[in-house]
Amino acid sequence: MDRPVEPGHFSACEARLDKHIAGRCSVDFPVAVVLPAGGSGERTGLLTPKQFCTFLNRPLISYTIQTFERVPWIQSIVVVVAKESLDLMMDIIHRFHHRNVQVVHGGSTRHRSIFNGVRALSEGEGGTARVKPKVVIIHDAVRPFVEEDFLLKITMAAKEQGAAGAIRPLVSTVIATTLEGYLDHSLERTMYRASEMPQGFIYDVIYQAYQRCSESDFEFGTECLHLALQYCGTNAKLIEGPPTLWKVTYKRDLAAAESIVKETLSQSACVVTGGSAQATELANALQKSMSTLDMEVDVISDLMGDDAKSLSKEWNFIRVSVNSSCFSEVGKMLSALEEADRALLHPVVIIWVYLIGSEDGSSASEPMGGEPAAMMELATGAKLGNILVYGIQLHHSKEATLWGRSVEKVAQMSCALIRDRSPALTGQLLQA
Ligand SMILES: Nc1ccn([C@@H]2O[C@H](COP(=O)(O)OP(=O)(O)OP(=O)(O)O)[C@@H](O)[C@H]2O)c(=O)n1
Ligand SMILES: O=P(O)(O)OC[C@@H](O)[C@@H](O)[C@@H](O)CO
Repeated sequence: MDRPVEPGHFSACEARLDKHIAGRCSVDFPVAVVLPAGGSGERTGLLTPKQFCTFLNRPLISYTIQTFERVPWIQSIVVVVAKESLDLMMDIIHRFHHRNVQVVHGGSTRHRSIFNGVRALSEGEGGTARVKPKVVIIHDAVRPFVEEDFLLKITMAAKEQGAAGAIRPLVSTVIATTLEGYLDHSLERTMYRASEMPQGFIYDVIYQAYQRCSESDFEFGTECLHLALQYCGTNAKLIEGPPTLWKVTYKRDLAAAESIVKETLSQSACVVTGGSAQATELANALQKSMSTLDMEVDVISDLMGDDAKSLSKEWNFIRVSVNSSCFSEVGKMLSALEEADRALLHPVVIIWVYLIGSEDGSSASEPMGGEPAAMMELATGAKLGNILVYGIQLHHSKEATLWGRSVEKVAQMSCALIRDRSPALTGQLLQA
């Protein structure tokens, strides 16, 4: 019996690899990616193949493509889709401004799809030869959460060893069953790992492996690393990856993916005060209260000058107005976000906090005459551009405890609106 892998064995190898990679300033060879997306997603029980199922107004595959587009040392991306999905895929590339993406049609099995993608990297239009990559990364299109540093580890290991693959500890014990459906034996879990993605290969290794493999491999196989070993004698380097490498397989996984993206978008907010002392005082109180709710808040007077950088890095904005129910400030923020195309890939949240009354007891004329209708109209238009506009109205109180409670209520409502990003409440003027 082979010796079990000692706990920490892989992390020790990885530490050496980390050190090895740390010494490399950049990837100085061509790298391409093949994203197999030609499946039907039967296990989700949905009619739409899971890679095209949307959350937060975007299909799952677009999140995965974006992940690879952000990696500067990846030159090209090949997406492999079923023939009947070619038009849909081209539309997604257009709508979400994906670039450097080639679409090829898939096959009846995952291996056949992957081979079509690998082949496309060395065969240009009409079968003419094209410059092939040194390393090709293969990554299921339904695994949207992969980080650049792990891709680098896999790529460097593939270049050194010929092949490399992500692995994860098993979460369930693997058992062998008898033909009659009884337990035959269980495997020693510490000796096995789950094979995940991404995987990396020297291009010629995986290309030759696919050229040499059998029809049975194409029909029933699920492991590219096995093909490299079996047909090219290339033994893959195995690298333990983070838990985020999981694959969307069942319907629940789509909900989990949406929740993860929402959490990523809801870490911080930018409060814009317009510069008035009272709006700034409220903003600072909100900042303090929202920090207790794990929301990092930045307070600025306007999205101008250096502060304009928030437009390109923040997903959540709060605009404070004092005794002024006009929307011009919100309208200006909306225009700036639309001009920056900020909401192309993710929904942006704007919360208009409307403070009525002031320290000296004065108050605006009876507020909100026709404004709710104007608010709804502005929010309806914004939603078409993937910007979610909400309103919260609060009355100033000179009684400190009451005022504190109002501010806390606005902080809680703002965090909830940001974290939920529900289109259903846009245009509403909520009362704190
Ligand atoms: N003929 C196929 C089958 C699968 N895949 C892709 O391989 C990846 C992983 O496969 P899997 O999770 O099994 O996807 P499906 O085959 O679509 O799922 P199911 O088995 O539930 O139908 C997915 O991105 C899937 O689109 C592919 O490109 N071509
Ligand atoms: O088996 P499925 O078709 O669900 O998904 C493909 C997986 O097997 C594959 O992504 C990893 O096991 C790595 O090869």
